[in-house]
Amino acid sequence: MPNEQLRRMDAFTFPSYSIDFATGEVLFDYALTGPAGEQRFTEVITLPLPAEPPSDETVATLNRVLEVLHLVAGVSYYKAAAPPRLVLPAPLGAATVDYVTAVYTKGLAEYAYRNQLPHVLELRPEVPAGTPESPRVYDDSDRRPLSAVGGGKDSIVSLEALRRAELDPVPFSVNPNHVIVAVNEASGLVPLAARRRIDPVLFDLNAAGALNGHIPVTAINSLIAVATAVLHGLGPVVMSNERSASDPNLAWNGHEINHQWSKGVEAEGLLRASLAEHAGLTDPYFSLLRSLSELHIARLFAEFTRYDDVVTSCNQAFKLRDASERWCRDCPKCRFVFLAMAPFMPRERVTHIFGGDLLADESQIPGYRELLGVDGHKPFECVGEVEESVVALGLLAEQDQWRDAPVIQALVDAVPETAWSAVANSDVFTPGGPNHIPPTYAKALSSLT
Ligand SMILES: CC(=O)N[C@H]1[C@@H](OP(=O)(O)OP(=O)(O)OC[C@H]2O[C@@H](n3ccc(=O)[nH]c3=O)[C@H](O)[C@@H]2O)O[C@H](CO)[C@@H](O)[C@@H]1O[C@H](C)C(=O)N[C@@H](C)C(=O)N[C@@H](CCC(=O)O)C(=O)O
Ligand SMILES: Nc1ncnc2c1ncn2[C@@H]1O[C@H](COP(=O)(O)OP(=O)(O)OP(=O)(O)O)[C@@H](O)[C@H]1O
Repeated sequence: MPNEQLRRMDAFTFPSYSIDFATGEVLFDYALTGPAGEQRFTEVITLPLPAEPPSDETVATLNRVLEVLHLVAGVSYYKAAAPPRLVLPAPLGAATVDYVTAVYTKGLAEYAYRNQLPHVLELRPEVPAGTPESPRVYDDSDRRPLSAVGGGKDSIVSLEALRRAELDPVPFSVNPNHVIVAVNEASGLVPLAARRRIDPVLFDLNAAGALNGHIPVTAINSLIAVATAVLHGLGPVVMSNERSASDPNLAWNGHEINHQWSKGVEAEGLLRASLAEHAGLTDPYFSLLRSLSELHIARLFAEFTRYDDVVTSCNQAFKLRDASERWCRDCPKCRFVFLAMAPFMPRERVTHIFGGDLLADESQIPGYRELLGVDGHKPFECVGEVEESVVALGLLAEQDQWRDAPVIQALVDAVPETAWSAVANSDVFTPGGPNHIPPTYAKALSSLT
């Protein structure tokens, strides 16, 4: 479909969804509609099947979770045209309307900012009148947790905290790539995996110049994880989203723009409320690391050496096409994670993990200046706060192994006096901020910290 036609679409709709319990395949249908015609999409999500067929109650709860997932996974296709109308297929409760609204506005905020589409930030879904039937209440809080694994340091810390607390976690990933497979192997735990296939038509439209940009992928992965936990009779989904994920990158037109919005505590609270309201789930989802800074998590990660050959936090390794093997060593995330891990391990160890020494490479200096708040705004990536970077730099400048590294020397000179005094009493190693961690799990975390 030519781009001019896409630009004239005036509504995004959700025609149907279905699940096949023989294969675990869930089909989500979407449509962009307008005067010039219709563009349909089908996303396919394949859930891992349990050994025994699910009970009728489980199927009913699962369907409720899939109804929310159907709405949320639509963002990938909505963004190809950003029509003014978002037309939901069935009545919904207030908490679920709030969550869906936030996913399409705050979750797409970076996309709206980069494409200069302010109306996306004001989008309000059209919801058919009526009240959905109340769901059965389903309390799964005492079952084995499903622990989302993304292959990076954060989910490894959670997995190990749960294991030490004898909570017997089941690792879970969507479309595990070779990094995630290797991390799971290193853990020695038996994982579950779901598959997600974006409609290839979207890639054709992207190649032809359709609107494109960042989507709140953690919201989609989270709901696929909750659906898997329900289907397998497992307990809460444990995420590894850190404190700084809630902090915006910048403000635009009176709105906060946060690349990591769906990892933040607001998204977590809205999703929990929606799942309680629409699916009857009690305590189905939380982030174990919510109260910790990235720097604190990096310090905890340093205690575990069994993942050194496999851990990879670089997003380049997770692309659908042309992915890097492991760390690309030339992106904000690689720079930040290197800086965050370096104070807590021997130089040889961090160099081994990354396959190179980023603080010996002067071409990294401009990128580090951004992370330290000397130039530009916080990059649109999963990186910690400026404060965390300055604290890490200060720690490195005091260590014999790093003091003379060319990048450290240049950066210590570049950081203004005001920034050093601002971090003098930093709380980056003091857990804090709002969280939804249930008491049993809070204990698991405090035993680690
Ligand atoms: C790996 C990555 O960072 N991808 C982002 C990148 O996409 P790119 O085109 O370079 O490659 P692909 O990821 O292979 O995607 C190809 C196209 O597919 C579409 N798409 C992909 C996934 C999806 O769920 N829906 C989609 O529509 C999209 O059109 C792609 O062009 O740039 C894109 C545009 O800025 C980003 O949207 C891609 O981000 C992925 C969705 C992704 O998985 N990113 C995570 C690594 C990520 O950024 N995580 C954030 C958390 C953000 C959150 O709120 O969840 C983080 O770690 O901070
Ligand atoms: N493919 C995936 N399947 C399931 N969960 C995922 C996947 N990728 C990331 N996640 C989860 O989403 C959350 C955010 O991902 P993120 O990439 O920030 O974490 P990470 O990989 O554990 O650590 P790091 O920040 O070091 O990359 C984490 O809880 C992570 O476990």
